[in-house]
Amino acid sequence: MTEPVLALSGVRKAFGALRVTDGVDLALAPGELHALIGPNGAGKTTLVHQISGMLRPDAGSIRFRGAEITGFTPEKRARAGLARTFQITSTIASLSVLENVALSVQARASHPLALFRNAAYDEALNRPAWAAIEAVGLTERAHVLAGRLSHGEKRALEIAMALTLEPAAILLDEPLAGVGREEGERLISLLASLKGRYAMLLVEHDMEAVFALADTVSVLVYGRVIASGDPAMVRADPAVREAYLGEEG
Ligand SMILES: Nc1ncnc2c1ncn2[C@@H]1O[C@H](COP(=O)(O)OP(=O)(O)OP(=O)(O)O)[C@@H](O)[C@H]1O
Repeated sequence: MTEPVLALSGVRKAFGALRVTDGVDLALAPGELHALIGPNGAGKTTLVHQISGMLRPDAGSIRFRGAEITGFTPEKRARAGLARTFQITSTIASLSVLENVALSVQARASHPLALFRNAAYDEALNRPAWAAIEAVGLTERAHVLAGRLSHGEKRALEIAMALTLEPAAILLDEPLAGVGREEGERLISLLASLKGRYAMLLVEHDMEAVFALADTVSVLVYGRVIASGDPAMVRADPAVREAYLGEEG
């Protein structure tokens, strides 16, 4: 079996007496889109915070590209190629799409770009910025101020900023929340186009999107993974239907 890019083992976190993640094992294969679903309060956000480094687990291990990262800061995880959209990346409303993405290329560059001459400097920032913008379908909107983008376009911009990390894995925390149907469909196509190239862990309430996109679905209920597997298998699992999908009608 291929070595997972991200592997969680026995991850636990409690707030007081409340065990919010109760021994979670999870493996994200290279290029896989793995959806994490579960009812409200199941512990999804808390788990994502532990993966991104915003919260320290009480116990368990998180390995990324074969190395233990449980004690790493979010910045160190990001530099290692573990990108997280929506919380870590923040767009600057008064800058254009291109400027926002170029800034994130600059922030993440490991070599001292500032020492380059101007033209080379711009070129070194702009080339990867344009590539990321094109990958998310915002080429035509590159000179529009981020503050003027629609919700869906803003999400696409945040994904472009994550791509500048050249990530091995991307954590996507509810990318469709607050986005209308038409734009949601565009975002789903965008995520589908990134599948295979990037491993993605997707936390999402939109079941239609989850079942359209995911290679693997894991279901978290009261901090435990009650089922994990291909979407059809998970959808048919009686425990999942009872705990989660039944809620959706
Ligand atoms: N910092 C905290 N202190 C105390 N309790 C917390 C804290 N963060 C989360 N919780 C509790 O942990 C439980 C899980 O919350 P979490 O936000 O991880 O769930 P979720 O699955 O992401 O929910 P949703 O789908 O509604 O976003 C909830 O009962 C929540 O109230």
